[in-house]
Amino acid sequence: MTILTDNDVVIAASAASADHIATPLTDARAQLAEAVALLGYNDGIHQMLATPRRELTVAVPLRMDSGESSLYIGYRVQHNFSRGPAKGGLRYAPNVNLDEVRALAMWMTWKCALLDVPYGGAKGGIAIDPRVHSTAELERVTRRYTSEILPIIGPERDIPAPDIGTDEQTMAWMMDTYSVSSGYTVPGIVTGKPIALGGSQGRASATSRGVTHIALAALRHVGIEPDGATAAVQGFGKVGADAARFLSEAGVRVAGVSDQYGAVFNAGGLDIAALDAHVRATGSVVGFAGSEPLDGADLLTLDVDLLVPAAVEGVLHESNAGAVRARVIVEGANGPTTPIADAVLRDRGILVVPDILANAGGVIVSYFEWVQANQAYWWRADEVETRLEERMLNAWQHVLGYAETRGLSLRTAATALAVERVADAHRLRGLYP
Ligand SMILES: NC(=O)C1=CN([C@@H]2O[C@H](COP(=O)(O)OP(=O)(O)OC[C@H]3O[C@@H](n4cnc5c(N)ncnc54)[C@H](OP(=O)(O)O)[C@@H]3O)[C@@H](O)[C@H]2O)C=CC1
Ligand SMILES: O=C(O)CCC(=O)C(=O)O
Repeated sequence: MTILTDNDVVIAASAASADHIATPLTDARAQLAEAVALLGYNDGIHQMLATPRRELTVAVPLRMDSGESSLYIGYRVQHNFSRGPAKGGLRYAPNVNLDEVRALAMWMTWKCALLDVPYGGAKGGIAIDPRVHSTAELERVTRRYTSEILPIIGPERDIPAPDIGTDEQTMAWMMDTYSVSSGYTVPGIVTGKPIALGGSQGRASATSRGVTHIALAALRHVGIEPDGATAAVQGFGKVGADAARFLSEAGVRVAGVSDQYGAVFNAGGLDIAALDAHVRATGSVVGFAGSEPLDGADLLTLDVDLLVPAAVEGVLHESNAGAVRARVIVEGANGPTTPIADAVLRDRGILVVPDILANAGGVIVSYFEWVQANQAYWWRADEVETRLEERMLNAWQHVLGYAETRGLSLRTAATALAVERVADAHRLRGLYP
């Protein structure tokens, strides 16, 4: 394989990318380049792994409640399906763009391979701010987007799930739109849907439970007893809020939490249930009575044992990595740490548990949901949670062992393990010699 000249440039550039031009895609490609070098793969394999198999950009017209119309751009990127159907979330945020979706799709491929769930990776998004639209507008935009990507999704092709700005209601609209076009109900088309429509027990909190299992194991690994340890959590959405809750139930003092509007701090530990009620009432963590205000950026450099970035990409970068004081970082978000920050944190002895391991609880229970929906046979919550914990902790041990034996960071170890599984699948299927 000697074509794809754009990718030659991309591969070369990724190795040398500086943080000031870093994007999620350059970050993802730099991580892949490091794994490929470690595994000794040639350029042909590298190019194949760096390149999405299929990408779709769609224009999504929306009739607003006011009667006016507007147009949004949506994407679905299927990075790889050598191990099974493509799988990954759907994001609604104003800054969604094709390169970001490409990166998120690539990370999904590695995540599914690392956790050995039988999927490839995909991601979708619409460049829209869900906070400024009514429920009716969000329903219309979701249904239209689903119709536009219909030719490339399906329970055996590509299975969406929630991500930033979307939720189980979004998945219910997607499932209905797909089912109407099929002429019968297809619960396996999405995961993260409401339990009443064939969703799984435990999916809504699965990513946060997984993050917590890994965080407790990582703290113990560096010699910190979780009961009484301190933490900061960036993002108080589907992942961050439950992660803060589970950590605090495990005895961790969650001293700081942030969202897009700001951060709150209480050295003795925030009352997460009360904070949750405050957010439901006001829409933000800001102004929570049991706390003092904090600048959102300062949350990342709080003097805590554990930092859980659970919001967006690239928040730990060249300019703030040197100021991070946490001993352990567990990535609830996808891509929160740039490669340069990763190197700085590693040199400073800060343990970073990478996204493709730390936040894999969501896709694990999505897989359980898909299996249950396809069999029309439902598991109890305790069965889901036990199987989730077992998979997360097995993967933690596996990555840790691989990293320690070879003197690698957890990210390089996790990416190499995942990339090897995907490359092996290609090889076995005969896609390259
Ligand atoms: N949902 C899932 O199952 C999974 C999600 N992830 C990843 O986890 C991350 C969060 O996703 P999810 O919780 O689902 O998304 P949500 O939309 O539910 O929540 C996102 C949260 O991040 C906050 N936020 C956004 N930008 C910033 C910022 N710059 N600083 C501080 N907070 C910010 C939002 O604030 P506000 O409330 O003010 O908008 C919100 O609290 C993403 O990276 C996602 O890809 C990974 C695996 C699975
Ligand atoms: O549950 C899923 O299928 C995917 C969740 C997701 O988007 C992610 O893990 O980043």
